[in-house]
This record gives sequence, structure tokens and C-alpha cells, in this order.
Amino acid sequence: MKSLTLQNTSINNTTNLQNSEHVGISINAQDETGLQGTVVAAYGKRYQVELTDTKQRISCVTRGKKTDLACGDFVLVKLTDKEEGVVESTLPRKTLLFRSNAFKSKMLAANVTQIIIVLATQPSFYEALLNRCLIAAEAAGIKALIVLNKCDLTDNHDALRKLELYSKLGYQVLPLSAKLDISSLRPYLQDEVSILVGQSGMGKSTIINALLPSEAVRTQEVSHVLDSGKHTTTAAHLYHLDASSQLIDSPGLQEFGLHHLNTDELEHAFIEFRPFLGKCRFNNCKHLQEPDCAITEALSQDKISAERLAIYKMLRTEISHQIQH
Ligand SMILES: Nc1nc2c(ncn2[C@@H]2O[C@H](COP(=O)(O)OP(=O)(O)OP(=O)(O)O)[C@@H](O)[C@H]2O)c(=O)[nH]1
Ligand SMILES: [Zn+2]
Repeated sequence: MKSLTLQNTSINNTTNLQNSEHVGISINAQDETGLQGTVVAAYGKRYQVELTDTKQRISCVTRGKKTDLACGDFVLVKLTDKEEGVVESTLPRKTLLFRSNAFKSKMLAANVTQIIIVLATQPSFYEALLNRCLIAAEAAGIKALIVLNKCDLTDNHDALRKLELYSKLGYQVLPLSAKLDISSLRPYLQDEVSILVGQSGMGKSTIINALLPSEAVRTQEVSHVLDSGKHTTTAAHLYHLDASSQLIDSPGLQEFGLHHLNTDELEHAFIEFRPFLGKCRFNNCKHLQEPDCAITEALSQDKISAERLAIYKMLRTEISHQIQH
């Protein structure tokens, strides 16, 4: 787990967390620890929290200036009104997905088990963005599924060929058409907390609508609860597919910075590098142009692709322009 936030919580292990639904905290029985809930939407400094026991959705703020909550976070809240509350603490996170530029990092979602990267046959997708998403997922210990949407369009050979590299690496690639039939995606969502990420226009909304035809209703519920007529940017939004499967929607991505990773995390996030790491002549080999580099050697034996090594070098240079942590 990459990062963990634990503030004043009396529940300090995830087993308790998973069993929390059976604890049976009722809305009238708010005690010192507060009510348990899940952050289902993040709107700047306001959060929509679904209470575990009653499933009621309330609008919450955090204490002071703290705004380090992400969609999917398990929290303890104190009610301040019938539909409003204050988040008192965040329970330990199993995973935390970040993206970041040189100046700040942004939490995309907490406690997700799977990242679904949505690509399309048209318009063409940015392969660098795909790689950044895969690297962020590996670094956060989250499995990745690559969806190639719009396969009903005839010209999809280029896209499928590009993705062969990733299926060879071991990533699942699922070609589908959200417009025609979403059913092939459903088994992958079962018992997972999945986040959908992708560039604008790849079909994320179409996928959500196909999976959750009542989404429009939910959107209205959100603005009612937040009592806001304005269009605020949602960082992410969590939907229940069934009792054990959740889906988090995130806004279209144009960039996916990885400045929160250190160089060690970066090289380990390239899954095909792992067998070779620690086998270079120099302990601190950067795998750029050092002699007797196991990664360069693996490239010459076709065990690592030139494309992925080029992406590694680009990212390595990008994240090295900062103080290592
Ligand atoms: N042919 C075809 N078109 C699709 C499919 N899925 C989505 N589209 C179209 O692609 C366009 C973009 O789809 P959206 O679902 O709005 O894409 P998005 O990823 O949510 O984009 P943003 O809202 O900008 O983030 C729309 O015109 C859709 O009708 C598909 O499976 N086949
Ligand atoms: Zn090396």
C-alpha cells in the first residue's frame, strides 16, 4: 500500500472495516466514534458520504482545512444536521490511486481493487497515457484491465495490434462495444471496486450508462443532497453495481503525472523489468546507458520491448527533476 491515512480512529484494521456492515450502528446511536460511511463523491471540499448502516447519503465537510479524502474512502462522520455531517476520521486504506504533477498530487480513488483503462478504436488513444495508468496501478498495487471500446467500428486493426504488447506483458485486454453490448465486461466487475479511467471521448459515460441505466436519477440525487444548483467538478463518483461490486467513474484524463513515484517504485512498476532488477553491474544503475545493465541486456534479448524501455526512460527523466522521497 502506497499511502495510509489514519487519524484518531479506533478501528485500526481492515478486517473490522469489512465486517462493519454487521456492527449495526444506527443513525440514532451515534456515539463517540461517529457513524461509518463511504465517500461516494468528492466535490472540491465537499464530500458525499453514504452511511453504511442506513445507505442514506449525506453531504459532509472535513474538519479544518483538511481535504485529503478520496472517493472510496471509509470514514467516520458526525451528523451536524439531518443530511449533513463532518468527517472525523478516515479508516486505513487498502489502496490509494494517485496522479500528480511536479507541484501537487491528486488522489483519484481509495480502496479500489481494479483500474479499468478505457481506450477506443477511434479517436486514437495515447499509448503514453495507457502506460502511465498501468504504472500508477502497479505502483499502488491495483490490478489493471484494458478495455478497447468501439469495436463495432470496422477499422480496429491498428488499435488491436498496438495492444498486443500489453497482453504479452500479462495485462487483460477486453475488446467490446459499449454501444452494442456491455455484457462481456460484467464478469470482470464482479466483487471488485473498479475505477474507470480514460481520455475524453473513449466512451466512459457510455459504459456507465450501459451498466447503470438509472445513472441520471443518481446524478439528480447528488445535486439534491449537495443542495447546489451549480455544476461543480466531480473528482470521482462511486456507484453500486450490486452488493459486492462497485464502480467509480472519474473525469476524462488528458494527462497522468507520476511525480509521486520515486525511481525505485517506477522501475518496479514495469512488470517485465522485475526479473532483471538488482542484476545490473552497478547497484544504483538507472538503466539509461550504464555498462552491464541487465535491463539493456534484456532488451537485446527481446525480453523487454523498446517501446516500454523508451517510456521508462522518459518517465525516469520526468520524475528525476524533483527531490526524491
Ligand atoms: N460506435 C461506437 N461509438 C461509441 C461507443 N461508445 C461510445 N461511443 C461514442 O463515442 C462518443 C464519446 O462517448 P462518451 O461515452 O461520451 O465518452 P467519454 O469517455 O465519457 O467522454 P467524456 O465525457 O468526454 O469523458 C459518443 O459519441 C458515443 O456515442 C461504441 O461502443 N461504439
Ligand atoms: Zn541497469
